Amino acid sequence: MKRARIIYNPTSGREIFKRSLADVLMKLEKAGYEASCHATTGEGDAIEAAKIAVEREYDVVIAAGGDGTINEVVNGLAEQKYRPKLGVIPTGTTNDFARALHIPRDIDAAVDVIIQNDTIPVDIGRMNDHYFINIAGGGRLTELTYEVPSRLKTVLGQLAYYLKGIEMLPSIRAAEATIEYDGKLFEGEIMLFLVGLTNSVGGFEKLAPDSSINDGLFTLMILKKTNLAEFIRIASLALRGEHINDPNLIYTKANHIKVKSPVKMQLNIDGEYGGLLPAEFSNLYRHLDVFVPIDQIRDQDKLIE
Ligand SMILES: Nc1ncnc2c1ncn2[C@@H]1O[C@H](COP(=O)(O)OP(=O)(O)OP(=O)(O)O)[C@@H](O)[C@H]1O
Repeated sequence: MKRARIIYNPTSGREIFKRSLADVLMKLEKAGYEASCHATTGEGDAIEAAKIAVEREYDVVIAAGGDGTINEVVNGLAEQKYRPKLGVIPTGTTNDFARALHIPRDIDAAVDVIIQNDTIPVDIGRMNDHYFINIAGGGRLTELTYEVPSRLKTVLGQLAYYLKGIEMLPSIRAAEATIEYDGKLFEGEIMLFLVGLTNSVGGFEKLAPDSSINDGLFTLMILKKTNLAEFIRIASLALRGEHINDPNLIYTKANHIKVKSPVKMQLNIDGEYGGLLPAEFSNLYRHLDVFVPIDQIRDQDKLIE
């Protein structure tokens, strides 16, 4: 019999998962799983819960929550020799990872994806000692994702990020940075840099329109120094995926990236605070097997078989 461990965040998004838990367990049992669950208690707890699931040799770990919870579960799995397959039930405010993999937001439908039993190997990012699933980066605006209070997200959802973004705009400053990527070098003043694995970030579904989830490459974006008006213009282009040819932006693919700066620059990793520069990024090629709706994925050119 296969065993599945659900690791869920009871506080994520609009706090809806708890009500469905009994149905989810029953559904998995009917599909032939022996299923059990762990409710996370706070920051970092999903990392430990995932490590325990590895020790206990579960076949499948199911992360139910937002990107923060999935990130923690992946951090618990990434360094292990034996890595259970990963299922995702997206119940957060932002569910970029699930969106990139076409995993439905409906709880029942997301469980169906796991039961259908199709997985694909997905790339995972490493920044210094931490792992990420969507995006990492640095620069003042990237602080936006963790400056939005969780209660505001519960009430307003995505809108909370936009409001905070507008509030932060006037305080964005350029900073000197040196970025090495696959043997190339950029030196100069930047507004921000982003290292993305998937195409979708915080509602910007076309931020990296050509990214593949399993090609072993990051999409690296470096936004050079601009004035505020230019910055807003490029951000609005980014909403439509039309920023990639803008002369203010370096948009490229890379497997290994090193960033440093003479000034203090904060890092962001999957929407959380990630320490300060310097940072070194590597792409772990096809590191985790994730349950996906395979037919929908196959129709996209993002999957390299
Ligand atoms: N019981 C808990 N109480 C408070 N916070 C928790 C608890 N369990 C986990 N957390 C924290 O909540 C963080 C965010 O959760 P998660 O990503 O699941 O949902 P979200 O905040 O609604 O969505 P998103 O991060 O996608 O915007 C996690 O990284 C974790 O540190």
